[in-house]
Amino acid sequence: METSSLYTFLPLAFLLILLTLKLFSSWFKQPQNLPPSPPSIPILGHLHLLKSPLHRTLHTLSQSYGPVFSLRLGSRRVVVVSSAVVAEECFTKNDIVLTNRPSTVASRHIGYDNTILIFASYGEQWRNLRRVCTLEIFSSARLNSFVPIRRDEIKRLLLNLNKRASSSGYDFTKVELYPLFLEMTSNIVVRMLTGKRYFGEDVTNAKEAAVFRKVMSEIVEYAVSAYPGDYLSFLRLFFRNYKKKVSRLSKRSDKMLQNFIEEHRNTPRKGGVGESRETVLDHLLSLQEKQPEFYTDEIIKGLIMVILIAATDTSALTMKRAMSFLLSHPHYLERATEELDSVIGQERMIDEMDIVKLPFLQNIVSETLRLRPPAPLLVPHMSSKDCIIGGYDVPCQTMVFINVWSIHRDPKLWDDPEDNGPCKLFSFGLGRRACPGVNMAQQVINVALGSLIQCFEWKRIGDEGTNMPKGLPLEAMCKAREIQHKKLPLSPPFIPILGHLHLLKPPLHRTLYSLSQSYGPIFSLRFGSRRVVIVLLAEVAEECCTKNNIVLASCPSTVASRHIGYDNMIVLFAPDGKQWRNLRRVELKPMFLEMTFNIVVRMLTKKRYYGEDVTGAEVATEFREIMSEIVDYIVSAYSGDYLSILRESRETLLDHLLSLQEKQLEFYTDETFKSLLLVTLIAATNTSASTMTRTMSLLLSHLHSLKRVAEELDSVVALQSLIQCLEWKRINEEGMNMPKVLPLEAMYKAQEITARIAEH
Ligand code: HEM
Repeated sequence: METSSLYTFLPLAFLLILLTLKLFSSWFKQPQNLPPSPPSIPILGHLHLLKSPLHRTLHTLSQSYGPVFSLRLGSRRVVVVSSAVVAEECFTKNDIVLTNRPSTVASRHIGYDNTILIFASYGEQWRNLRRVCTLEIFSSARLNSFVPIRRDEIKRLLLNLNKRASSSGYDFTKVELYPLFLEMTSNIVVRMLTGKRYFGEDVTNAKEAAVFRKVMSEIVEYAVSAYPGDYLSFLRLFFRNYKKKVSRLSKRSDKMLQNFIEEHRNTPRKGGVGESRETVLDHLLSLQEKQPEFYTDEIIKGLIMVILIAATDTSALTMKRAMSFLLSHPHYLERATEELDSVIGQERMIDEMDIVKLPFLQNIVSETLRLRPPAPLLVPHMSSKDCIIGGYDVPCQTMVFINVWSIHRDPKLWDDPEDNGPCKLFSFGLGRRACPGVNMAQQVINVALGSLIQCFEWKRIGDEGTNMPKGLPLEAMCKAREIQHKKLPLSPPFIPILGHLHLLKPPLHRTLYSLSQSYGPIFSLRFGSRRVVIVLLAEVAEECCTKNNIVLASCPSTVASRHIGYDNMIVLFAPDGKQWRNLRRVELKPMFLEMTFNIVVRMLTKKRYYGEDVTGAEVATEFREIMSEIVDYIVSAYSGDYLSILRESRETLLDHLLSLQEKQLEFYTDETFKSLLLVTLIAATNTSASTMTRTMSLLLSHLHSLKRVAEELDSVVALQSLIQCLEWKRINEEGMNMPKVLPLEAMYKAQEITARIAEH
């Protein structure tokens, strides 16, 4: 062998030995307990098996290979999880290990080299971004500050639909819904971030808006679509244009985002340095002034970009699918309309605060997110070291797909996987990487969907099959709903603002009785802003306490009830609900039967505060004063409860009520006990005492009845009552009845029987 050929051969032989050793060592290091896998072909692995939609293909494979199986997509190893239990394990035991994201050509170019929240791997950068998102963008205070934007965009959607309906003579009109939904969700997000409207009519700047829309739609497309070069690097040779295109796109989007920053930076601000400003971008720029080393322009652009990518399509798609579901199930649409009509009515629009009171509407949204989640495989996770998933070894750098679509249809979790169920939903992900925009998404979707149902009648185009075809654009027929005028009870003529307040003269029950002579036994009044219905028919009163018992169980809230009644938490004022039912359970029912203040006060406090022999003269006097004032306020109507404009002028009344409340705190420290005591005193003492006064007045005016009661008592019961022990007559003899408002004075003389009481 020549020396020159020896020099060529030796290094090659050495390289060959090294490669063989590396291959062997990696072969020996392969974990033996990998998840099951379908047969693969060289180089491609299982790429040839993947058909669209991917979640369905993976679901079919899970039927043969189990709830945890693995695939090779070119050079990348993937584990697919289709079981709720194993998915939970991923987000609890393995949460940190699986917090990374796989890197792709698109994520590197669009996502500032994977430094933006949605693409960043687990580490300090991601943790800081997540903290900024939670505290500075998605905190309830910040989200609440954007309520007007959400309301305005939903209103614009409704007006847009109404305009279309009006152009066809207010009959059913054909509309394509998804573009309208996307316009609404995109405008909400862009206005919240930058204050601009870029979609639909009335855009901020038509040219700028067109550029923005084009760039954003391309970014979303690149962010969600798969590029073969990410799985087989040699394929990049055949898809060279892809990298160039995505690189140019990233430059355009960076320029656009930088323009936003410059524009906001150069706009004179209302507040001084560091003061809170209106949009998310303004807020981030104010943080930049305080912490320029963290809040760089790149970080700010990345945060804006992430929200633009994550927030718009997901919500619009959910709305489209919810409407498609309702159009295919008209009986659900009917039930949702009934719920909205009964809870909110047609006189005002649904608002975010109403969502909790609309369980059926919420169920429709949950069911849509369950059966058709917008991210059916979540956003791919990636293992940062070797771990165990569902009992199988999963090596470091494995991509993990959670097949939410498959989990949400597991017949072991839902009796009927195509129907409603109470199990946990994975649509927003779980654990550290779960969607931080979940609250905002739920608010927008529920209110927008509720508004569409509240304001329009809907029907599908044609009636083929029970479900709308999945991939086609969602077209529907809609028509503005007519306001159903309710059959209200008759009402006297009223004057603006006051309503019927000017008609009310004391005693109220007599005034109402006189009005009933003209307007019937059920009539309605307006006390300023409040509607009142008056019932004078026994059977209707009974209907109120039986058929309508629950509906009418709440008491109206008044300024006095809120202040004296611990913000309406005491049993007398609490609205029907858990609090009221709990209080009612411990209601001091026997006490209501007692006839005097002393009986009640002694039962509750062991103290006597009325009459002679009081427990402590000074305290007793104070107590009596407080109670009499409180009862006065409770039973007297306060005009501020009916006309809020009058509330200001009664400022001193509120102060006075509050000072009374403070005084009362000296007596009892435990809040619940205080509230129960208060309600007992109010309800038991005055009502009982005034009933007794009225009964005695009646008996004194009808002496024959008094005599009959005395006879009955003598014959039936032991000696305990006023009538049995004393002989009674009225002071004067004019007229049949005692004047109503005078104090009840009477003449009495002890019968001889009094002597026997002493013995008794
Ligand atoms: C129906 C609407 C939505 C759905 C179904 C949804 C779902 C998801 C899912 C599945 C993820 C990935 C979770 C994971 O990796 O395990 C995610 C991430 C994210 N979502 Fe949402 N989302 C919605 C709306 C929103 C909205 C309105 C915003 C913002 C306003 C938002 C912001 C984000 C962000 C920033 C991330 C990335 C979090 C991270 O990687 O750390 N999403 N979302």
